[in-house]
Amino acid sequence: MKVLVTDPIANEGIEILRDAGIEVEEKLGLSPEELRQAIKGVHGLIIRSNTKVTADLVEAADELKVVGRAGTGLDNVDIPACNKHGIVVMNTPGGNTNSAAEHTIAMILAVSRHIPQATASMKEGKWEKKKFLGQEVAGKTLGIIGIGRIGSIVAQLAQGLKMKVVAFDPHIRPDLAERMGVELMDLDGVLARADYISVHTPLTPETKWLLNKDLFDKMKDGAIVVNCARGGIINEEDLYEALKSGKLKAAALDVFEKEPTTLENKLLSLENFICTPHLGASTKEAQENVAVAVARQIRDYLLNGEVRNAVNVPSVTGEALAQLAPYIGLGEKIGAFQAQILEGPIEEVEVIYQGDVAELDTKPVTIAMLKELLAPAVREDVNSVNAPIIAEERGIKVTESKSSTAEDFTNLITVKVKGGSEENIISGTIFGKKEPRLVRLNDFRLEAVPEGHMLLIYNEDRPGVIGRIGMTLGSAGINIARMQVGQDPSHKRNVILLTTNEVVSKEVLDNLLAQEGVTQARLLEL
Ligand SMILES: NC(=O)C1=CN([C@@H]2O[C@H](COP(=O)(O)OP(=O)(O)OC[C@H]3O[C@@H](n4cnc5c(N)ncnc54)[C@H](O)[C@@H]3O)[C@@H](O)[C@H]2O)C=CC1
Ligand SMILES: O=C(O)C(=O)COP(=O)(O)O
Repeated sequence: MKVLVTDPIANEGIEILRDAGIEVEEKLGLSPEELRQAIKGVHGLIIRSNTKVTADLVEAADELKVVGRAGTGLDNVDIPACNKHGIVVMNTPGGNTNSAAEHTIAMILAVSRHIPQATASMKEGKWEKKKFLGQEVAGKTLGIIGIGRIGSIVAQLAQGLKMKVVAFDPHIRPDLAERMGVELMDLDGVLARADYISVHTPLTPETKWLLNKDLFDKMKDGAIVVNCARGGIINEEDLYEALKSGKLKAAALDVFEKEPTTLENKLLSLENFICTPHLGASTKEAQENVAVAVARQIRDYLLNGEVRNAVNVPSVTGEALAQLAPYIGLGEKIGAFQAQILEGPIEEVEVIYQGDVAELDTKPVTIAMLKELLAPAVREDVNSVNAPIIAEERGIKVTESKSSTAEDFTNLITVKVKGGSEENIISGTIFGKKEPRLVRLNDFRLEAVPEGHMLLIYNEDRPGVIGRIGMTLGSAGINIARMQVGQDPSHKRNVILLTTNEVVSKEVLDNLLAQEGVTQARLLEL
């Protein structure tokens, strides 16, 4: 396994990967073309905010399984492109929360007391005590937009500074905000009340230029704006005008629409504007946290298939994976079986979990089943990342249901697949700790081991037919390893599920179909 690191991360992370026997290549500051070359043959990519994981880069990656962001924001990663190629995208939420929140408070205080300007003035040999009259934050109102991990720590710290905190976040439960002592209100309410406005949302199509001229106009005269979240949430052109006109007293930015930012950015010419070059997460502690977290996550995914903090697949920890593994295996077998017996396009899939298995988080089982079910029908590689997306794109309705009872079994997984006029129902169970068995195929009750080369035969239920099937296979030199026969007395027919040691050729299959009493024969590979 090989991991490429294209933005600087703490050594502790690199060591974790190397100790696990993973080859690590550190190549910083690559051009897009160099990156396209460097990504070849690489299984994991570790980035921060500088590397852009574009559709073009993903296209060039031939072996890439996982992108790990040593940090939080994933706006520099084309997640739909990763989905399409089955690449898991992970970040390390929480590792830099404190640092980003502390930096925000540092900016609020620095902008209130003109610390950067006063430092610059003293370094020019001046003593401008009168010029740098500041304002206290105590008693002022801080309006937070996006009160998630960072926003809520900022709120706590600000309350420690005796600020009143109000917030706008359409996705947060009001009782959570209330417990933080934060008054949740609509955006206009926050804009009208706040002396300081600090944004802490991710950059998404919804938050792009969220703060623009219209919103600055709604703020109190002399409000102060802070952005330690992401460049692009604030429209910089509009911010420049609002600062220049005096509508806003000041602004402090850690992040910019274009990074690195140069002196071409007009904001840098303003006296009432202070900034840092995207330093929110740049502390020893945060960098160690995120490097260690991303390295462990990538190691555990590449070596054991454990998924943590992924944004495009459900998380499965080592412990859960151990519990789920037999069911994932069974789900895959049922999916593959269904795929091979269904004729026509899949329209609807229903997965029913009963008994013990219903108590687990079964999403990974449904996804594993779906992956095998879709594999023969779609051209592109189907995997756990893109299977649900492909199903959705194709208009396949997938539903899951659970019940605590499981007929005569301790656990039962039933998959119903509808397509055209057909519906097939297959159930399976895990015997003991990990022995998978198929126990139902439509109306037939079986107990079949789902593995290897199999033959599914429907035949008339009368003497001699099974014998002729055995003879046909035997004379072709094919050994029957296992055989299950189910009866359907109302239709006077049997279903036979055979496992053979050798692959059954098309010729032998035609021979079987020519036998008197054999109505259907189909090859299955499980
Ligand atoms: N300057 C720096 O170095 C750092 C910057 N960040 C940035 O901070 C962002 C937030 O990080 P966390 O707090 O960890 O994320 P989080 O996901 O815990 O919180 C984000 C909050 O924003 C809210 N939100 C989303 N859309 C919104 C909208 N349109 N209006 C109002 N609220 C909205 C969400 O409901 C959520 O509560 C990251 O996405 C990243 O871009 C993160 C770490 C360091
Ligand atoms: O974690 C985040 O979202 C950050 O913005 C930190 O960015 P960085 O890793 O310092 O480039």
